[in-house]
Amino acid sequence: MGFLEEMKTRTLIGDGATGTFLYLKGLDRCFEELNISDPQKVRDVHNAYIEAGSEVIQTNTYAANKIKLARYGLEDQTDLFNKSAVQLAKSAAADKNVYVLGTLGGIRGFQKRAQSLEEIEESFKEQLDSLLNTEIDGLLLETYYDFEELTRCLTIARKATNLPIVSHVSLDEVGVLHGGLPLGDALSALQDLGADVVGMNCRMGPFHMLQSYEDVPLLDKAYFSAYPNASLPDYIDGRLVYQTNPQYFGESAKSFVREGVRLIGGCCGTTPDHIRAVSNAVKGKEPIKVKHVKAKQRKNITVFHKDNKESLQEITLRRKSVIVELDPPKKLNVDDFIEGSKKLKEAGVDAVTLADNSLASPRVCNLSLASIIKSQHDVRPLVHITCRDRNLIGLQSHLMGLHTLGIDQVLAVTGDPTKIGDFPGATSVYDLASFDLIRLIKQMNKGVSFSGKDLGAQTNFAVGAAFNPNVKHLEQAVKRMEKKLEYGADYFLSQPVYSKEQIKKIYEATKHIKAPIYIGIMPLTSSKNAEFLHNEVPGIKLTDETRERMARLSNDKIASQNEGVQMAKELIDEVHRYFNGLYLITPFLRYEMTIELTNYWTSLTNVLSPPKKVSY
Ligand SMILES: Cc1cc2nc3c(=O)[nH]c(=O)nc-3n(C[C@H](O)[C@H](O)[C@H](O)COP(=O)(O)OP(=O)(O)OC[C@H]3O[C@@H](n4cnc5c(N)ncnc54)[C@H](O)[C@@H]3O)c2cc1C
Ligand code: MET
Ligand SMILES: [Zn+2]
Repeated sequence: MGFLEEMKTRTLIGDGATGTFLYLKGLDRCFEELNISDPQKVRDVHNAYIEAGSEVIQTNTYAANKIKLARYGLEDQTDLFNKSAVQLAKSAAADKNVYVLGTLGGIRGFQKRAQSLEEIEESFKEQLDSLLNTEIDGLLLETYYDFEELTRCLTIARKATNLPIVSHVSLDEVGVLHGGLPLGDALSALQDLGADVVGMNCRMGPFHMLQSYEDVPLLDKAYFSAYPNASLPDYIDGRLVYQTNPQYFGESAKSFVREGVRLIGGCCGTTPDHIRAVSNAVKGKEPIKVKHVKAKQRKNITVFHKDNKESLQEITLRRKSVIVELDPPKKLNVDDFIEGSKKLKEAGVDAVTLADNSLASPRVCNLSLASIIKSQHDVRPLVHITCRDRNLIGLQSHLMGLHTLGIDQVLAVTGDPTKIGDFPGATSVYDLASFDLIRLIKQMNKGVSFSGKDLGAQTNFAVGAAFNPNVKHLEQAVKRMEKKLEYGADYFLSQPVYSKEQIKKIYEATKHIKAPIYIGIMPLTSSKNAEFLHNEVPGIKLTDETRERMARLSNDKIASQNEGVQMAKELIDEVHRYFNGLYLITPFLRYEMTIELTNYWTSLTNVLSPPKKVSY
C-alpha cells in the first residue's frame, strides 16, 4: 500500500528538519555534500526520526540542485548527491513501513530577479531526473515562496511521473502568499495541477500555520499537510535560533488534524523530540471528513487621499502636456527649489518631478519637498523612487508615507549605482529592481503589501517607468518598456535626448505603445556641461553637432545658456510633432530655462499664448 492509500484513513507522521538539525550537531556546510562525505551523519538523522515515529521521511536533497550547489562549486555533483541521498533514506526506511519522499526545494525568496524561471526549470528538471531514476515513493516540493515557480515545477514533475507528489508553499503572512493569493486558492490550484498532497512548510511556527488553515475548506482530491517550524526564529549572535518546546509542538498537531491535515511533520528548528511529540499526539488518528469554514468577511477597503484631479496619464492621452524635473538641492537651502516649483506651476506645468538622489549623491529628501510643494503651492509632484537606497522595508514604508501625504505619482527606477556618486563606498541595496518595484507598487494599489498582507486600504499610485533610448539597440530598450508595461507601468519618462533624428526613431520604435511617453529634454548650460553629460553620465550621448555648437560659445556664459535653450527648442519642435508628453529637466535649478521651454511648448499647442521672453 502506498502512503496516499494510507492517508485515506489515518494521519501520517512526517519527519522534521534536516538542515537545522545537522547544524545543531555542529555541522555548518553544504548539507547535501554529506551524502557522500559523511553518510553516517545523514543516516543518523533518518534513524532518529524513524525511531521518533516518522512514517514518511525525506531525502537530504533540499538544496541538491545545480543553482544552490553552485554556491559551493559542487554543481557537477547534483546527480551523485541525489542518488546517494535516496540510498541513505531507503536503507534507513527498509523493512519499517516508512515511505521515502525525494525532496526538491524552492529557489526564489522574495526577490525574483536572481534566477529566471527558465533557469530554475532547467535546474529542477536535472534534479528531478536524478531522483526519478531511484526507488523513491514520492516527491516533496517544499519551501516555495514564489507560487509561479512552484506551479511551473509541479507541472514539470506531474508530467514526468505518476508517483505521489506533495507540494508545499511557504508563507510570510498568515493565510496569503506573496502577491496576496489566498492560501485556499493556492492549494486548490496545486490540486488542479496534479499534486496529491498540498500544504505548507517552514517560515511559520504552528500558531500561524494553524491560523492560515482556518478558512481553507477541504479539497475534493488532494490531502493537506503541514510541516511548521519549531517557532518563529530569534536572531542571536548572527544565527537564527528556534525556541524548542516539543510538548507544545505535539499539542498543536491535534489542532492540525482538526483543520483537516493528514500528514504532519516539522521544518526548521524541529528535532526528533518534536516528531515524537507529534507522533504521540496524533499518529494514526482518523482524519476529519467535513470541515466547516466561516467565509471571511473582507473589509470594505477605503481609498484615502484619492486625488480627484485628472491623472497625469489621462491628461497626456487627451492633450499635449509637460512635466518638469526640478531636483532637490544638495544643500540645506531649499528656497530656490520652492520658488522654482511655484513659478513652474504658474507657467502651467502638469507636474514637477523630483529625482531621488540622482547620480547617487545625497540631496534633500524628495518626499519632504514634494509634500511642501503639494500642500503649500498646489503643485502636483511626481516623486522618483530608486531601489538603491531602501531595502524592502524602507520602500514599503516610503510608499505608505507617500500615500498618506496624498502623493500618488511616482517614477519607479532601479537607481544609479552608489559607486558613481558622492559616497562610492556606500552600499547599493537593490532588494528589488525597477520591474519588481513597479509590480509591488501596483500590488499596493490592490490593498496588498509586499508580503501579501492586507494593507487595510488601497493606494492610488500611477507608476511611471524609465526609458533609456540612448542605447545601441533601441529595440532592446523598447522590449524593456514592454516588460515594464506587463509589470504595471502606466507611462514612461525618457532619458534626455539630444538629436532630432533620435526623436523620430523613438517615435517609430514605440508607436505601438499606448501608454504616454514623456520625451526628456534637458537644455545644456555650457560646453563643459555638454562634455560632462556626454562623457560621464550613464545613458546620455550628445551628437557631435550639439557639442560643437556649445564649444563655439564656451567663453560666454549667457550666450551658452541661450544656445542651450535654442537647441532645446529645436528638439521640442520634434517632440511636439510626434509625442503628447514633454519631460523637461532643469539643470542646476536654473528653472528660468525650463519655464521658457514650458512656455515654448505651450505656444506650439496654443497660438493664443505666445512664448514669453526670458533673459538670464
Ligand atoms: C526618467 C529617468 C529618471 C531617473 N531618475 C533617477 C533618480 O531619481 N535617481 C537615480 O538614482 N537614478 C535615476 N535614473 C537613472 C536610472 O535609475 C538608471 O539609469 C537606470 O539604470 C535606468 O532606468 P531603470 O532604473 O528603470 O533601470 P532598468 O530598466 O531597471 O535597468 C536596470 C539595469 O539594466 C540595464 N539596462 C537598461 N536598459 C538596458 C538595455 N537596453 N540593454 C541592456 N541593459 C539595460 C541598466 O544599465 C541597469 O543596470 C533615472 C533615469 C531615467 C530615465
Ligand atoms: C529552509 S526549509 C528547509 C527544509 C528541509 N527539509 C530541511 O529541513 O533542511
Ligand atoms: Zn524550513
